[in-house]
Amino acid sequence: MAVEETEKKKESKEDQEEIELHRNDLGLEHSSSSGVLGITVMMDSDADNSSTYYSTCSSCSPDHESSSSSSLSLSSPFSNTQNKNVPSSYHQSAYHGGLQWNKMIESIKKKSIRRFTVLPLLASYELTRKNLRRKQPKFPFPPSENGFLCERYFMPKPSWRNFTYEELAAATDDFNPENMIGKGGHAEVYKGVLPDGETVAIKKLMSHAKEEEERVSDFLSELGIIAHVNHPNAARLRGFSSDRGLHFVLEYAPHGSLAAKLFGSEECLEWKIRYKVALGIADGLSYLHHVCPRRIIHRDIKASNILLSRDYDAQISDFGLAKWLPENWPHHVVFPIEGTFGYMAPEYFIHGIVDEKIDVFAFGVLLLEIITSRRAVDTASRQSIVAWAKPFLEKNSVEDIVDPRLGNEFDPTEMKRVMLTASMCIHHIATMRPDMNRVVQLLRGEDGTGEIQKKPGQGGAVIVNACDLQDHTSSSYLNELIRHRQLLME
Ligand SMILES: Nc1ncnc2c1ncn2[C@@H]1O[C@H](COP(=O)(O)OP(=O)(O)OP(=O)(O)O)[C@@H](O)[C@H]1O
Repeated sequence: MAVEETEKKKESKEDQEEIELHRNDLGLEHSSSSGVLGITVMMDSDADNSSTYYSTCSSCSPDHESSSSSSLSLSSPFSNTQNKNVPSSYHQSAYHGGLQWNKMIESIKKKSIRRFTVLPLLASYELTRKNLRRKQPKFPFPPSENGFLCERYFMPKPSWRNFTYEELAAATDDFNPENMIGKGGHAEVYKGVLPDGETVAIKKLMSHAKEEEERVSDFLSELGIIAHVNHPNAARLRGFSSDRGLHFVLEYAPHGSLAAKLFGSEECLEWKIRYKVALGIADGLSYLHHVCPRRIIHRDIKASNILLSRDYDAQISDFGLAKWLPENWPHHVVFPIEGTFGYMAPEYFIHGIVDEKIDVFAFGVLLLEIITSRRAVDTASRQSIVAWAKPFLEKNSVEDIVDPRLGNEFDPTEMKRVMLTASMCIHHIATMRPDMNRVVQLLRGEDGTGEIQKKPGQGGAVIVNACDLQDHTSSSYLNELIRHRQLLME
């Protein structure tokens, strides 16, 4: 009996440990500490991660359990002891902020229970603390001052700032409408300049968009994900603020969104840039799917969520719908289905199935937009680009599909690679779509098996080894698409 009780206590201690682990994974600390979720606030000088990327998640940091500054296990930004470096205006607003933060904490606590239904709580041995310890590599070197070696990659210390409302208002001239550079369904985005001269984009979540609790939870969830992402083809976070509203402070993308360049500009985006952007997005997605220790499914890959840096490097942004997927889960089923019509894979909009292949499908749609400068869904005809492009892809008819403004100003080999990759990515059967590693190879022409082959005696026509294009037309996919569109319009 005594043994049984000891065993039970041991089990419940282990369960508790696992719950704690999940809380940590979600960026939650024990509620008895002064802050449930906070971010280690460092001044910019604390870390220089400008030349490093490919960070991985906190769970693979060798010091995961002991070092708060190395990971997302976090202390309260409202704790004075923690943040000696923060400006005085920060402390002035700490009282209000503290109240707000408490509300946020209450909300996230509730949400954390809901979130746990997304992760296989207590069910996944893969995710147990013990197992993680076992999986952690032994490092020959001690962690460096500015970060940690993590498996293959270097993980920089996080360098986000927790901004006060006053700082954001000063940067944006009181959120002057003239500084508004974008508006989505959930947020307004303002251009701002920080006191050190850095230009940033401040994303202000709109209060009317959702119930407060849901907004706060979404904000924390997005923060948790974006904080783990560190790649040249993903938007970079500079900081956040929960003072009088919820804000993300992001690196500014001077060329705006890909959508604006493709659809909103008189100027024709040259092919060289289009191809570079396509490769960049593929690299970024391949990182999210295959390099991050937790697979990240973005769920909202679309032209307006691709930002363009000064050098036209693509940056995947808006992780508002992104989801972690545990290693041993083939997929995850969600409800409600959120995303953007025209980019949603059939298995997602019909069954709510989420895995990497829904991003692959959306990427295929995006490639079609890059080739054609047509929108995923044509507003006038309400026709989907997938349905429109399929016959041309089957005939491999470049001249019918390519943006007429490009004329002959494109590299035909690159164009055919992009067309082939697009046709494979939009396959209606998820398993027939390539994964993002393969997509990268296909786009770069490094993959022999899927390479374009000329049929003898067929001039420019091509056959595709890895994908049966018949499926595109004969499938019920188009019917489903039409049915889905009708449902949306009802
Ligand atoms: N870092 C940035 N630099 C420059 N412009 C940006 C930046 N972030 C966002 N934008 C602009 O603001 C627009 C809206 O941003 P975002 O997509 O993040 O908002 P949202 O409300 O989450 O959108 P959605 O309706 O897709 O949910 C983008 O399409 C882009 O034009």
